Amino acid sequence: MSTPVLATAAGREGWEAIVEDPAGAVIASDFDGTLSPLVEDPAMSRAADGALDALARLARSVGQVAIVTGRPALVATELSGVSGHPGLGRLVVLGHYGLERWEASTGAVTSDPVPPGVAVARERLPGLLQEAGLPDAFVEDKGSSLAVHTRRLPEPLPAWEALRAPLTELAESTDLRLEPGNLVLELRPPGIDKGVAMRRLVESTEARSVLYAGDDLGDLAAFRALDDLRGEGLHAVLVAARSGGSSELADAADIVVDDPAGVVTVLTALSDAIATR
Ligand SMILES: O=P(O)(O)OC[C@H]1O[C@H](O[C@H]2O[C@H](CO)[C@@H](O)[C@H](O)[C@H]2O)[C@H](O)[C@@H](O)[C@@H]1O
Repeated sequence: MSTPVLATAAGREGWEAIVEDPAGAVIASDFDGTLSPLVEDPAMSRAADGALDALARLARSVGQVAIVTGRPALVATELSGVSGHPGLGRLVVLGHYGLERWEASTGAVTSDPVPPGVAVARERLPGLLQEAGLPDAFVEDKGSSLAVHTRRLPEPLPAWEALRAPLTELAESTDLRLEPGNLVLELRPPGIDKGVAMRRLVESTEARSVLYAGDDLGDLAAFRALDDLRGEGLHAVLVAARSGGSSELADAADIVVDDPAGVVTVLTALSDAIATR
């Protein structure tokens, strides 16, 4: 498989660094919209065809493979099917934007503490949705965070826009953070995001290079952190899937693909390049 189009010199250097020194590389990907096609019901998300095999093939030679997601770690593990997948015995899943960590090698999850504001927000949310005239917005209660989805409402984008201000106020009054995403608004613990999660992962693995793939606003923090780390000598390749709808993410990427199938193509091309170096 041929090398994908790398739009930037930094991205080309990052790709070469991973190919030349795979043991020093971390390969990390978001789940929804990046490894799995977006669907109406969050419970129906599944890994795209070939995604797990592509990760498993990379896992044979790189230092670390990781999924970094807004989902609870165990939910992402279950929906993606990674647990027990051949070749993914050293995978880590960083859930809740890095609050949680699941290790395939042990099956154990560790988590930072969940702030009390989540329980307060949970109580106030139904009244807020009622007042906003959107009682049918779907609330995905993730335990450590709450995601309000508008995808299945009759007018998803206007509903998302109408809920943004009141949910921002709710987040502020409960000491939570509002995380806007693709037709979803999440109330989640502060102090952690995918940028912090990636910095921790780079430090703990002593990575010399990283490929990170994402599709949505929540992935911008990871892109920014990795771009900053380039200034400290890290090599990085930033991949954006356009189907997630974030033009900001695509503008910041070294490689832009259409959808999760395109991400699989990039991961496969990288393992081909490593195998033939
Ligand atoms: O960090 P991610 O792995 O991308 O997770 C972010 C949120 O993704 C999920 O919502 C998105 O995917 C759904 C299923 O395809 C879709 O219905 C929804 O509109 C998208 O926003 C998930 O439900 C959230 O909990 C995640 O935080």
